[in-house]
Amino acid sequence: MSGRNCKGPFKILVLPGDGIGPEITREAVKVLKALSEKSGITFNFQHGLIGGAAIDEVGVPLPAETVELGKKSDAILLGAVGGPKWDNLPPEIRPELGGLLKIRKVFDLYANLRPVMFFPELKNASPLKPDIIEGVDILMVRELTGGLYFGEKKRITTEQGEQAVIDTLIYTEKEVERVVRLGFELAQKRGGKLTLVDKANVLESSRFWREVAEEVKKDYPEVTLSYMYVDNCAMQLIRNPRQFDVIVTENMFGDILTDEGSVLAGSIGLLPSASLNGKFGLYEPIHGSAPDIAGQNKANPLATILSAGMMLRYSLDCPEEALLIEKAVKAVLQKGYRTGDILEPGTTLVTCEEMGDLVAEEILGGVYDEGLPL
Ligand SMILES: NC(=O)C1=CN([C@@H]2O[C@H](COP(=O)(O)OP(=O)(O)OC[C@H]3O[C@@H](n4cnc5c(N)ncnc54)[C@H](O)[C@@H]3O)[C@@H](O)[C@H]2O)C=CC1
Ligand SMILES: CC(C)CC(=O)C(=O)O
Ligand SMILES: [Mg+2]
Repeated sequence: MSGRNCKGPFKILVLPGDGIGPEITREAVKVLKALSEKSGITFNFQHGLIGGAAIDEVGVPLPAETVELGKKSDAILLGAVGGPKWDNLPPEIRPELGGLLKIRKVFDLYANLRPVMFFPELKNASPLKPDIIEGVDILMVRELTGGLYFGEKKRITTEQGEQAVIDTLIYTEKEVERVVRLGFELAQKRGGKLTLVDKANVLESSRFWREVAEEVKKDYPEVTLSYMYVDNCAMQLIRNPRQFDVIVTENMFGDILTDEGSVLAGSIGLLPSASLNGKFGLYEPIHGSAPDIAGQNKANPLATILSAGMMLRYSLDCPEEALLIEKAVKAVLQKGYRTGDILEPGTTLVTCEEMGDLVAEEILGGVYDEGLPL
């Protein structure tokens, strides 16, 4: 059943983090264990600390030990970080900046792939009309280690004695080139359309992205490159999303547009991501730690389970096993099981844990053996 290199043992570093993080990563690990039982791939899971959980345990949001474990791993699976408990700490030692952004920087995970897909089983779960979301298949490529989130931040006093703040948006040519090139590579393998989303009517950084894109484009004559301002894109995404194939954009725009994109799928609890530097990757749902539902066993674990699928595809050379996870998720949805965020009349409410059990059972049950190219 396995691909050529897909045997293992694969070393997976699991970083549950905060809020719903431990609940959703538990279910993704459960699904990977079922896959191991089914297919014979072996995983060696190690757990590490990040975010508020790391602050509470050892005083820092990204312990050196976590980084060392990551360096010895084939891939990292992460839940989410942050929460009100840590919001008043100085920014650099908060879970988000000192934990999540730091691990992205340490491993130079510059390309964040966020697929935004239509789930036919959930076509009525989205507040958008089915005829708008049907067939949506967008790959958002978000630059992940530059831009506003990483530039210098400071507070100053103006000459008039007024308090002022500075966040710096800086991108080097290399940072732009590598992620734009990946956007072209992916567009070439998909529908051949790349949209660079920016704010080039006002931002110098966006004008620079366009200059770089025009150069890279010369290597991909078969890809159609177009440009769109981010404000228009935010509108087009929910008005006419099928026009998009691959979108490449800078860090903050990609962060915001992908949360919006989750409405096309039906819930933010559904969208996975891969943060890549070559083959090495960190895999996490696009959502946060959802403190409002943490500890209640009601989070949707499917985004994290599908992130484990992306890990199989992008870091572990196991595309068929990735497909098996995706088919199992689809089967569970077809049978009408739903967590609260995607519940509709006539469907069955399940807990986070039950959703993980159902996907694992589906994999073990082998219902999809015939339909899969295994
Ligand atoms: N990658 C990460 O670790 C991220 C961390 N954060 C952090 O998470 C904390 C909460 O941030 P919010 O802005 O509230 O964003 P959030 O994504 O955690 O939650 C937004 C809304 O979506 C719901 N939601 C999120 N994931 C869900 C799931 N799997 N199933 C069902 N419902 C789900 C939440 O209940 C909430 O109503 C903050 O501390 C923030 O900084 C936010 C985004 C990403
Ligand atoms: C800490 C934030 C930048 C995380 C986030 O919102 C994201 O990566 O989607
Ligand atoms: Mg976000």
